[in-house]
Amino acid sequence: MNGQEQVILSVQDVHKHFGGLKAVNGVSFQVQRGKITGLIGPNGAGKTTTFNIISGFYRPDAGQVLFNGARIDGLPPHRVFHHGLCRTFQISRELKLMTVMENLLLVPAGQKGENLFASWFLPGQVRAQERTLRAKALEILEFVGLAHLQNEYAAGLSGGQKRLLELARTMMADPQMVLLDEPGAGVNPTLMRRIAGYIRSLATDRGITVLLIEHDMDLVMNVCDWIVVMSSGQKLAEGTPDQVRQNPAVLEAYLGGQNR
Ligand SMILES: Nc1ncnc2c1ncn2[C@@H]1O[C@H](COP(=O)(O)OP(=O)(O)OP(=O)(O)O)[C@@H](O)[C@H]1O
Repeated sequence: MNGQEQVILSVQDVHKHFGGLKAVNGVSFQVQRGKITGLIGPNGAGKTTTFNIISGFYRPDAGQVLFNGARIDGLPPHRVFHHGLCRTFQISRELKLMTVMENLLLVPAGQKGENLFASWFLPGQVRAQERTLRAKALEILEFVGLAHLQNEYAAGLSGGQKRLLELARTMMADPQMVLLDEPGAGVNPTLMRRIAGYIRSLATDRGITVLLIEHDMDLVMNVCDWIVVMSSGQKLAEGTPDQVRQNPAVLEAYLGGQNR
């Protein structure tokens, strides 16, 4: 592979303003295929806005986003999803009323069971597809350690288990790349270590590229191959965890943010 083939996502001089506020102000970075990249920075740095642009929830005012070399900026979220780029979502009120297994079975689009024609004329095929989906869901639940909770309602899960369910739902879509929004939020230290392991395994065992926003520096420094630091809507620095840790400008941005 040459250098360009290793780049799966390229964010190029992206801008997003809200009124007079430059939330993202000319940000560029690349994500390498199969690697774990962290997007960090103090509160209000523009990380979530950048995620929303990549995943199609916002159209950038200027700049481009390329996924596997194709423009995806301005595409609606479902089109970005079909390119193989998925983001985690908090489990909604409706999904909390369903079991863990049902949460996963809902993910794939266009199931034959939802098609009246197919369920009348091809019932065997529908049942076979359901079996395949259930087997896939169970394999994923085993991967994230939630298989024993498959028949529990999602509402009854702990904060950390909900994070794992969000990850599992994303995996049902067979993504090439996942955007994880604070996978460590509200998670106790033991579960945090497990989540770090799953994220690493996504990349190393399943070849899924990961871009994550995270405030927990231990998690970021432990799992990321590369870190992009944002501050006040701009890219402040990028590098390996060691390079970022030793960068005085990064420390200053965090301390400055705390003093505001
Ligand atoms: N929809 C919006 N309308 C107006 N301002 C917004 C909107 N979304 C974000 N902002 C502002 O843009 C700036 C960047 O916000 P953003 O949520 O992208 O930062 P962040 O780095 O994700 O912060 P945090 O770590 O606190 O989640 C902030 O000043 C925020 O108040």
